[in-house]
Amino acid sequence: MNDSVLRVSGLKKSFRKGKEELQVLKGIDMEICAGEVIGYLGSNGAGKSTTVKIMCGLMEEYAGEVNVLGYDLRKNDIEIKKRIGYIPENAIMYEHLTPMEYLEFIGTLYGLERADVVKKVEELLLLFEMRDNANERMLSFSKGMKQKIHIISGLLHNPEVIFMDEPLNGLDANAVIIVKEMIARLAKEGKTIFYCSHLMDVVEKIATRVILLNEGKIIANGTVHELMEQAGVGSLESLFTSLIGASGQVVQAERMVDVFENKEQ
Ligand SMILES: Nc1ncnc2c1ncn2[C@@H]1O[C@H](COP(=O)(O)OP(=O)(O)OP(=O)(O)O)[C@@H](O)[C@H]1O
Repeated sequence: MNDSVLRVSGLKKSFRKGKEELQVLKGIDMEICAGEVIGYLGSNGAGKSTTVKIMCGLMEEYAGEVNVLGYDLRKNDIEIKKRIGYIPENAIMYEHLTPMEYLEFIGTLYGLERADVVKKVEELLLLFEMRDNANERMLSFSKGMKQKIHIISGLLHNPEVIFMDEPLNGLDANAVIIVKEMIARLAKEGKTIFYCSHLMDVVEKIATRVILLNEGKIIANGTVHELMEQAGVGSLESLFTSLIGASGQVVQAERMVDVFENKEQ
């Protein structure tokens, strides 16, 4: 077994909702080793992004223990932040800047040499077919163009552990293939990848292990093959719906169309 890179035990998190407490994570335990590509799956609102934000040191109030690269997150978050990368689902970026200005700024935060950053960014933008946009303000960029900048920004400092929250959001078919291949190559190089998504087919292809979260608890943890065999199903999608107890999606979809069309039940 490789070295443990991420260890989470008894992780709990709740948010205040008016007078009530909304308990989002109800005691998460997991251990992840170097070179693993974890597909972290769950329905909308299951708590995936919350887990990742905590592990990246972006949410400070939580119960339980989080250890990243051998460091206790509560005591050494700066050391951890230097060595991890985070590609968020929705992030605010300084859109008045150009990609080059923005990425130079990110590089400076990580203590990288300016000349190295410029060289790296020029090449990465070229590979992402955005060379001509390098010095345009990002205000006018499409969702996919911004996502490409987020991806470069999260990986610029060559992190050892990479957290990705729906990284393919908004990307076109060509960019999706590039990013999926990139993930496979990064894992081969020994990077650890924690990938949150609803897209089962992508997870099925890239993940070495799947962790399924439902209502703040882990309900499955294993390779795609192991989990499908245990549940006696042929796809990750069927596994997901059977484990979270969802069914009748076709009926739901038909009823929704009826409602849009003002048809009575
Ligand atoms: N800052 C916050 N304040 C209050 N509630 C929050 C906050 N962040 C998340 N939540 C709530 O926590 C729950 C889990 O949210 P989270 O974003 O972690 O889910 P998710 O699994 O990533 O969902 P999705 O797949 O839709 O992105 C949701 O009910 C959400 O409304």
